[in-house]
Amino acid sequence: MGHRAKNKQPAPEPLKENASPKKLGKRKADNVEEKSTRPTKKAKDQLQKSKKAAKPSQKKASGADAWEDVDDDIDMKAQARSLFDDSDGEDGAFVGDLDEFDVEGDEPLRGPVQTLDFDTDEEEPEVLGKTKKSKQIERPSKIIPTGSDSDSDDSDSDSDGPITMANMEARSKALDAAAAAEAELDLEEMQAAAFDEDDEDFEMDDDDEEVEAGDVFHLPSAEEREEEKKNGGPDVHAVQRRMRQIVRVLGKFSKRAEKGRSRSEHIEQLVSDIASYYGYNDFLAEKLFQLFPVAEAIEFFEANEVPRPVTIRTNTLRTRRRDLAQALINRGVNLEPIGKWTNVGLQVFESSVPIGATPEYLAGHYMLQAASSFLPVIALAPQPQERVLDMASAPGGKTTHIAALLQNTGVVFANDTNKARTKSLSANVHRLGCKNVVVCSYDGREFPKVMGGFDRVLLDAPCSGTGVISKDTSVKVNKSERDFTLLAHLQKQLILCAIDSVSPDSKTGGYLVYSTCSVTVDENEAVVDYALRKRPNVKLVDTGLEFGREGYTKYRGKVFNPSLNLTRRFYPHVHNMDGFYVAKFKVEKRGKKTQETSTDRMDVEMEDASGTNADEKGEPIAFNDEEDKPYLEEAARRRMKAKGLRPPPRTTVKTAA
Ligand SMILES: C[S@@+](CC[C@H](N)C(=O)[O-])C[C@H]1O[C@@H](n2cnc3c(N)ncnc32)[C@H](O)[C@@H]1O
Repeated sequence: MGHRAKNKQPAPEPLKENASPKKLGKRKADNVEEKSTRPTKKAKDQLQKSKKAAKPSQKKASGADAWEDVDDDIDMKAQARSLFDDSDGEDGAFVGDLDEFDVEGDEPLRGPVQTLDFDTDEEEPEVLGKTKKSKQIERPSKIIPTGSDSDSDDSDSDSDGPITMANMEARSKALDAAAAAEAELDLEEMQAAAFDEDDEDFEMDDDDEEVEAGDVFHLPSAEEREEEKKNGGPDVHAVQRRMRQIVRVLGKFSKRAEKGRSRSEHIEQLVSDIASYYGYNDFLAEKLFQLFPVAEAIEFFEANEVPRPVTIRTNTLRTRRRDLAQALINRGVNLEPIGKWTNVGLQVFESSVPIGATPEYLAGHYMLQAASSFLPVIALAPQPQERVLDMASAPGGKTTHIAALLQNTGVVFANDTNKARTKSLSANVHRLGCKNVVVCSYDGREFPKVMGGFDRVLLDAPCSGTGVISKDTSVKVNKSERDFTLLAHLQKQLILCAIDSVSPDSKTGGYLVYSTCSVTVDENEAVVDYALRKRPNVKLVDTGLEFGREGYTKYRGKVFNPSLNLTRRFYPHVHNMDGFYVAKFKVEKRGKKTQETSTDRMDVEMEDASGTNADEKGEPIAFNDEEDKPYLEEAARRRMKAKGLRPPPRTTVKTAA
């Protein structure tokens, strides 16, 4: 475990009244004797922006989406019976205005994709080094509470008193202010810790003065690193300092680097320090590091140390958002709408009751669900009366959202290969009152043989979970190159089956949404690009999500279909959401020509779970070109191993995509 990770506090407790979430920066300060210095000027600029960043405490989940799981042992009927005993009763005589919760369309969505709205006024934050962090930095409004309304009357913000509609706004603002102040402190510490010396460092970008010989950062040689290792590795301060110094050197390499040392040597040291500081295995640290410019990579790793906001999705089959908000406020829950981009989401700041066990929760009025999980369903935009397949659906956060958008009409086939997980899926389906859901348990690769002709398909694919590291830190150490290879292979198989399950004749739909809670290119753009190449009858279309970064069209020497820019990436450090990826396809009829083209390439079997061939519409689905060889070989080796045979040595080099 890395230095940074070692200092991490234990899993946050369930939300408690007035429980102020302890900040990582403070943990670091508490645990480590650090020189406290003022942040750099650019860091200060970021502090201004960070006033918008609140970090409510969050119940720790054991897995990427485990917080959507329910306790299967709960006696739902008994719970439901006692449900309204004290909720929504007369004592809920609210004075105040719930208009904020009563956005137009609080009813189940109909019609076209929702229009997303976000703060366009938001300045682009700058990287800690020289250049702008991103051309596409943007945050959905309100997912991060703003401190901008500080002109309000805070007199009602006494956090000891009961929350009423009258004082809710003031208290919410007071909390925002407190959170913003804490976030400011936190960011200050974070910046100070990681980049804690020389305010001038990041101000020197345009300064052409030669660096004094004595100031040149000395990159340890291989021998020195060996020696360092023998002595148990450098301490946390030294690692922090070195990371900061390397980021600075890389910002202006020709001026600042030690003579005779290469850029790649510096990067190698930085990645190694990141791995030890944040507690990643070297392979994953490098893989994630490569996704971003140097300074932004540090922000990504830092964001993974901080829990994301607790958010819930109103179940419009059972209630309206304003009514839910009212009921929860009555119970001492401090919340506000997530933002204009969703009319069903609420962000929970504080609660005097466990948010996963309120009567409203048990009655299915809401789902505890990460904000990022709303996105693929918004992109899918299911329409009433449609037939929808949710190919990998447990524990059902997205299934139940789809069911609600269908207004309990049509049908959702909620499939998951893992039978055990379908228990919590079924429990959620029942709890949320979804009457149009059929739960089934097939390997997704058996579709469309099992059933096809869907108006829309969601493939929320099994993935590495590199977008949800703040929830499941085990990802930091338990993912190897082999895992990524195998996952990408499975995702490629699943996406073709998902495409083939969509009816191109659908009058209202004909869409597939592919999503993952991972940020790696192998699991996202490479899979989507593969699908475009294998299925000439599909094309990418706009997701309808108006925030999120564009997907890569080129990455480390790989060139993808230019339409990959229509796909969307979401990041913890940019959007204060779990890392996520969303792509939307339109499936069209196969022309004679395209049929030939695709069948030409499909003369080899595709394994399904049982090792038999998938054969849809008489066409064998296959992987037979060069890029599939390693996968096929890997699969053959696995089969042999499963039979107790020793596989021959590999003949192909493993690739990650
Ligand atoms: C990211 S989770 C899905 C989360 C779910 N969509 C939700 O919103 O609650 C991926 C799911 O894929 C399932 N899975 C893994 N391999 C599969 C396969 N071959 N076919 C179908 N489902 C699979 C896993 O059991 C897991 O539940």
